[in-house]
Amino acid sequence: MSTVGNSTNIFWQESPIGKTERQKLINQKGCVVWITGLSGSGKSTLACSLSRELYTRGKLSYILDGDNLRHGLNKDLGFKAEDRVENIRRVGEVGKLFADAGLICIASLISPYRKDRDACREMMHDSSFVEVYMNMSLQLCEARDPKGLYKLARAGKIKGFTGIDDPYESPLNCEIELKEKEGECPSPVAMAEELVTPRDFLAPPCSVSSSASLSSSSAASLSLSAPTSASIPIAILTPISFSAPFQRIVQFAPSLRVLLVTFSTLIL
Ligand SMILES: Nc1ncnc2c1ncn2[C@@H]1O[C@H](COP(=O)(O)OS(=O)(=O)O)[C@@H](OP(=O)(O)O)[C@H]1O
Ligand SMILES: Nc1ncnc2c1ncn2[C@@H]1O[C@H](COP(=O)(O)OP(=O)(O)O)[C@@H](O)[C@H]1O
Repeated sequence: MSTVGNSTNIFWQESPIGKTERQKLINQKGCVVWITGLSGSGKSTLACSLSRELYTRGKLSYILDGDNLRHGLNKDLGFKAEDRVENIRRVGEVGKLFADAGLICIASLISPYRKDRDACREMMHDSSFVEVYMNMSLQLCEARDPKGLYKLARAGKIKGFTGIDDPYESPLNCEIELKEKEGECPSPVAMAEELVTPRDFLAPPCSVSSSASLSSSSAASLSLSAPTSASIPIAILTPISFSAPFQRIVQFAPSLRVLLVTFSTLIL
């Protein structure tokens, strides 16, 4: 019997079927892919591309999109700091349940505060948390402004808008960083094309060759780092757990492959 938060006299009910059995049943590993970044940085677009590509490979994923969740589960929350904290906490908990069910849960939220994202990582006891940072400049996001929110924020009609008059704390130790280069990043179509390369995605880690070089021609640059170190370009640092599949994709250079192969190490 225990007390958790405001819940007193509660018990943990064990389930007869565990995560391992569920994963075996659907032939994939449950995990949380957490996409963070400014409004307009491309979080939802990436989440959709990834989900579609996983689907074509018979992998079950589910997107938890910040905007969408605020239509239901989180409709009682606004954008004050404490509401954002609760927003992220709830989505972290839901993501944990999805991952426990064996799904690849793609969470796409601004999630501006580092501490909250780190708390979500902590919730996942088996390290199945992949933080993806959409490192796009405020300039780029503001130029896109697909919902006209930056314009309203600049005009003072929206208060506390992330990046304008509310902070965004970039990750220090994320697994994956997608970065614009000279104001550009790969188009959604290019993203999708990169994601459909079966040899990379399906290659078993053991069959991977070792030579690699990172193309500098790609419009975006991607960094991959171990959670315990600062983000360093992948050509320089290859964490052991990612190294084999990573080296294979780096041969083929375009950056989004790195993203998918990282996921493949988690789910295949
Ligand atoms: N003040 C303020 N700041 C930032 N964003 C705002 C704000 N008000 C409304 N919106 C819209 O809400 C979407 C972000 O919701 P999230 O749940 O992802 O935000 S957070 O993680 O709790 O910060 C965000 O969606 P995206 O553009 O997809 O990021 C906006 O459309
Ligand atoms: N890789 C990309 N290249 C060009 N435009 C993009 C790219 N990713 C997203 N966009 C566009 O930028 C805008 C914001 O993307 P979105 O995915 O909605 O961002 P977020 O979910 O972070 O707010 C949309 O109009 C989308 O079509």
